[in-house]
Order: sequence, then C-alpha cells, then structure tokens
Amino acid sequence: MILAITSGEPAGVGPELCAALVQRDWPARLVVIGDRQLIAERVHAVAPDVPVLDYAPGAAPTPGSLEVLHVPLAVPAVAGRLDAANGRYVLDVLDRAIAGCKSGEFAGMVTAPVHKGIICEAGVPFSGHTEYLAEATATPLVVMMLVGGGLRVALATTHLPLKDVPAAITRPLLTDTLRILHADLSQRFSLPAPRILVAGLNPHAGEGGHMGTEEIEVITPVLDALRAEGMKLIGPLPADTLFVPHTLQQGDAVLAMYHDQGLPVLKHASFGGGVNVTLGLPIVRTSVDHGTALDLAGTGRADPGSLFAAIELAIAMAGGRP
Ligand SMILES: NC(=O)C1=CN([C@@H]2O[C@H](COP(=O)(O)OP(=O)(O)OC[C@H]3O[C@@H](n4cnc5c(N)ncnc54)[C@H](O)[C@@H]3O)[C@@H](O)[C@H]2O)C=CC1
Ligand SMILES: NCC(=O)COP(=O)(O)O
Repeated sequence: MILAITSGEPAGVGPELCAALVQRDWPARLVVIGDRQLIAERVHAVAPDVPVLDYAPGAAPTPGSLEVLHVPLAVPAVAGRLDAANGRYVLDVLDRAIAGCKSGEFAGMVTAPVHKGIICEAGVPFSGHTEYLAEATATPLVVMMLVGGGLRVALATTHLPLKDVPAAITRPLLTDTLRILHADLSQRFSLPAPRILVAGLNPHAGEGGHMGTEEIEVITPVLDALRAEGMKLIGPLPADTLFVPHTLQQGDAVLAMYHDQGLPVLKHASFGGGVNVTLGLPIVRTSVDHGTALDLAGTGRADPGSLFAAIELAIAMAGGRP
C-alpha cells in the first residue's frame, strides 16, 4: 500500500514534520509530495541524517529514508513567511495526490496543513481541502469529521461565515449529511448501527421555539424521517450540554451544526493527536488536526502526533493494518 503525504503550505510546519515519518516502521509506503529541495532543507534542519530520495515507483524503498515525489515550488519558500506566489504550488501538490488516488497509484492521501487565506490571495478561491476534494472528485456532498480524544465530531457545515450558517442548514443538506455520516461510520469505522448525537443550532436547542426555530422547522423533521428508516439519532440536543461525558456515552459520534460548535471541544480534548477525515469521498483522505503553525515553522518544535494519527487512520481506512 502506498500513501501520498502532501507537504502543505511551504512556509508552514508541514515540510519539516515529514522528517518524523522515518521514526516509525509503517505498514505502508509513504511518499511525500512537494518540492524536493524544500523538503530536503526542512528535513535536514531538524534531522540531518535522514536521506531524502526521489520517489521511484518501480524500485523498492530504502529503509530509513524519505521518498519525495517532486512538485516544483514557484519561488523559494521561507519558513514562517507566506508568499502568494506559491499558492498555486500548494494546489499542484494536492492535484498530484488526487490524481494518484484516482488512478490507484496511491491507496489514500494524508494532508499536512495549508493556509487557506494565502491560496485565496493567489487568486484561487479556496475554503479548504474538504471542499476542494469534493469538487476534484465530483462528489456533490462530503462530510468533515474530526476524530480524537475519544470523540468523533462531524460537521453539518464547514468553512462559511457564521452569518450564512442558518440558511445553509436545510432539510436536504442535513438528510444527506446524516446519510453519509451513517454510511461511513458503518462501513469505514466498523460501527454497524452507529448512534449519532445531533446538536441543535440555537442556544438550548431553540428552547421550544423561543430562541430560534430551526430545530422545529428543519432538524427535528429530518431526524424523525431518518429514524423511521432505522437510524439511531439522538437530538436535537443543546450543544452546551451535548459534550458532557454522560451524554457523549450515549453516542458513537456527534453531528455539530457548524465548525466552531464542534471543533473547539474536539481540539480541546485531542489537539496534537486528532485527525480530520473527509467522509463521502471516493478516495481515502485524512489530515492533521492543526494548521500551518507559522510561529513554529523552521524550529523543529512542531509535534508530529497528529500526522502519525492521520497516517494510522488512513492505513486502516484503506484496508491495511492500523
Ligand atoms: N488541515 C489544514 O490544512 C488546516 C489548516 N489550517 C490553517 O492554518 C492556518 C493557521 O491556523 P491557526 O488557527 O493559527 O491554527 P494553527 O493550528 O496553525 O496554530 C494554533 C496554535 O497551535 C500550535 N500548533 C499548531 N500545530 C502544532 C504542532 N504540530 N505542534 C505543536 N503546536 C502546534 C501553533 O504553534 C499555534 O500556537 C489557517 O490558515 C488555517 O486555515 C487550520 C487547520 C487545519
Ligand atoms: N478546522 C479544520 C480545517 O480548517 C481543515 O479543513 P480542510 O482543509 O481539511 O478542509
């Protein structure tokens, strides 16, 4: 099994985190995609003895070395300093991994962090890997789920302004999101009858319609319809008490209505060891839970724990050992 590791934003911690890959004996061949010289420089700054070699598909990998599939930078990259001139490079790296996943060259892809803002400043509207992968694979809807700290938290909406969230949560969106979450928990997470805790949108899940009506008009009807099909759905629950241990024990996963309803809890519980996984895709994609950490780039102090966890999950999802 070959996994593509996209090295992400060249000014961020992604390239140097690749040095840590040689610390473990993985049950998969890991191929780092990025600029050969950039990866070598960042890796050798923190691990001078690690050989950085060109990926040669036909040849057996050299144990203890890092294999790089070269995609050239547009301009030299400086750790900690974003440059819009390399925005297209970041997408070229992703495109190469996606092409390899589609063709069967790679069993899946694991992504190091990108900086959404600098890609937008490069002139390409970009809100995240999740949305980019959906478009690149012509998948009408995907679901972002983060896993860590004993939690699985999926999102009904991802990267959109908070003011646009209520209108985005429609009956069709919620229905399709729950179907994808249910199917992937069953098939890819070995949970044949997953119990899903569904958050409300408003404080106290709307307090009976006195603090918002989306629970009554949208969420409850969708849950009732899907329950009639046999899904085990609990909610809509007030988000502030959903995450107390007693309630969490009653479910296998949480569906939060928006990014910052679910992810702060998940990251509090697991930062540095969490994994972001895109559900509903025809390919396997997992990611680190953290961002580009420009403040740490080039210092060698970035923790590879989340990258390791993302690789483990990708291997498991692709059918290898965990
Ligand atoms: N998977 C991805 O591509 C993700 C990308 N991002 C992007 O990253 C950029 C920066 O986001 P921020 O909110 O500043 O979050 P961030 O995760 O980059 O940084 C938040 C804090 O966590 C620390 N940190 C991050 N990764 C670490 C690691 N591996 N080890 C130790 N400490 C670590 C940083 O030093 C900083 O103090 C944004 O453009 C955002 O969109 C954010 C999350 C995920
Ligand atoms: N908070 C998660 C995040 O921003 C990563 O998003 P994506 O790039 O995986 O879509």
